[in-house]
Amino acid sequence: MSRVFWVGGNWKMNGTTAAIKDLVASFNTAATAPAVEVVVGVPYVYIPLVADSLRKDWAVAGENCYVKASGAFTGEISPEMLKDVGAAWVILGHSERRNTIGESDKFVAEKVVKALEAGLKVVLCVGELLEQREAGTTQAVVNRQLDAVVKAVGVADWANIVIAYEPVWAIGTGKVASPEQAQEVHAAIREYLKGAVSADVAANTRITYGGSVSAANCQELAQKSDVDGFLVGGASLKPEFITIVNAND
Ligand SMILES: O=C(CO)COP(=O)(O)O
Repeated sequence: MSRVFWVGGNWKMNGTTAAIKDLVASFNTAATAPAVEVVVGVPYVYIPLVADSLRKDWAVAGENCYVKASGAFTGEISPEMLKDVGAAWVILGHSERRNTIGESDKFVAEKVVKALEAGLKVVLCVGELLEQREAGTTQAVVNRQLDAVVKAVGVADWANIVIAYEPVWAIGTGKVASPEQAQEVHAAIREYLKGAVSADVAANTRITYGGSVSAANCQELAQKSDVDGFLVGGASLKPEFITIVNAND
């Protein structure tokens, strides 16, 4: 088992050309641990700028994509286009896409298939709402979200997928999951993968945590055996992101 620690930033719908240039410049000169894979999720329109200027040991992700390569789909962006402008990854199934935009498990799964076919790597986000946690259905919800992808992707290609467990109640709220809460769900996701895909995929898939990750809480979370990294929102727009990138050092 060798799961390289993985840290993603998700800038969401934030940034200006000037602010992004400053942020990238600060990331480019920062010292980072050798054994960490770093990916930065960037709004579509800034991907070329970031892909051109970001340090080459980090990669760029789109924050969404559509399920077709091209055609009459006004306002959509294809996985092929993301690749063309320098993204190597795409974030799919983020709770803001599922819950604010209304994307279904099936649609997310279709996106995962198309993105992988186009040669992108995928950050697959899953996670429960507060009322689902309180109702004791966290694992059922997460398994249902994963089921759709397993059904669509099958057993191949899991080397190109990183899972991000992001409890919706922890996103942007300052209410981080405790290391024990994160570990419990991550271990259950690994167990799920063992049964639904294979023991190999379960052992090798990175399962990262997202939801109010900060410089203050990242080290404790990183110590848990099934926490293989982070997907970071707000703190990924600040120099603090570097502390999180180095959380496992
Ligand atoms: O949604 C997230 C990352 O995808 C988490 O956002 P915050 O880190 O701002 O809570």
